Amino acid sequence: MLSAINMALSSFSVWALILHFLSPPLRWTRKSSKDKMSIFSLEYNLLSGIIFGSSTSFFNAPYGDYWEFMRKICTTELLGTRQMKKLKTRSARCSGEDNQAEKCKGLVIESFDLARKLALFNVIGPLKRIDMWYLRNKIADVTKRYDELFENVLVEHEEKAKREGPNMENKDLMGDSNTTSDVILWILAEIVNHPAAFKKVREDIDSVVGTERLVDEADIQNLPYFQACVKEAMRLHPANPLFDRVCRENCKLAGYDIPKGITMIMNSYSIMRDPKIWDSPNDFIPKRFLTEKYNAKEQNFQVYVPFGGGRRMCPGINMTSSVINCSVTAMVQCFDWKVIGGDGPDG
Ligand code: HEM
Repeated sequence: MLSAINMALSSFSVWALILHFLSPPLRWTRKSSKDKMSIFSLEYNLLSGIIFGSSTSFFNAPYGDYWEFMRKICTTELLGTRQMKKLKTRSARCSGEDNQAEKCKGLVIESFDLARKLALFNVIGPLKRIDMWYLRNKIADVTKRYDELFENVLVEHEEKAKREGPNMENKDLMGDSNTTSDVILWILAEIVNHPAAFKKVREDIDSVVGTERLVDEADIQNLPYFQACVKEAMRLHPANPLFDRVCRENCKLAGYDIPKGITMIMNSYSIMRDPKIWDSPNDFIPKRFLTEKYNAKEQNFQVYVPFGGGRRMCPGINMTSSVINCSVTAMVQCFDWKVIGGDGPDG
């Protein structure tokens, strides 16, 4: 089970164990590799409450009643199949009033910028102290503005429900982040830079869907090459290349003693470009995902991890896949693309 992790740890190229400034010391003792524990079963701690700053946010909530409750709400209600079906037939919006979409976009950009800074400060030991006085106010300010924005959206939603009854069209509460737009850009960039891939995706769409309508979510299952392009682009360009876990108890992982309290950071970028796992790891070769060997890899959450793995795996996967599929296919269907200054690697 841990062969990939073993490989990675032995070369130090994939997994990085990062010692928190205040964490107990880490012993790098290589022991037997009869480990039963997967990295994904460790405690979760998204770089110590970076985004939204507050310890009550779902992202950085430790395992326990609160996390379980929020996860259940997310997977069954907010991001569940029922909600997805509702959204599929409609275009969604943040909220029409008061420029909320722009505000939301600005806040997401600000919080990711703060996350980057805080992550850096966390990793470079002594700098962690700086975040105490430099970033704390900024985080509090962003958190407050998020709260105000979401409060307004919720109030609007409640008022609308009172006016229109409980069966109103529920299209106001859709959130997203720049991970989805980053992924869309990367898929498009890879396809456009590989004209042969672009041609194949366009031809497949034309034969499955025709030219009279846009691709619908139901068509995606009939577009295996397009799906392979999405998987391959997400392998090469994970939108969240680092995610972390805090060790809840002393344990052994891939032969290493990991003390309780240590934050372990997983580098999905390196895992998904590890030459020991992937052939020609840096090349865009969508058709690899049409083979049995690579299909098995895609199902293996130790090696194909664009959405993380284990209990804390991204619950937004269905929602985001739907947005990605419909956006990219529409851009392939409706526009001709050309790379300025070249025909791309396989042109
Ligand atoms: C392409 C887009 C996205 C990518 C690449 C992505 C990736 C990830 C990754 C790598 C994690 C960490 C998983 C782990 O620690 O094992 C995560 C967590 C999470 N994602 Fe996403 N995500 C995306 C879109 C979304 C969307 C659209 C939503 C919600 C609308 C969402 C909600 C969440 C939540 C709530 C968590 C925390 C889950 C928990 O702590 O239990 N994500 N995501």
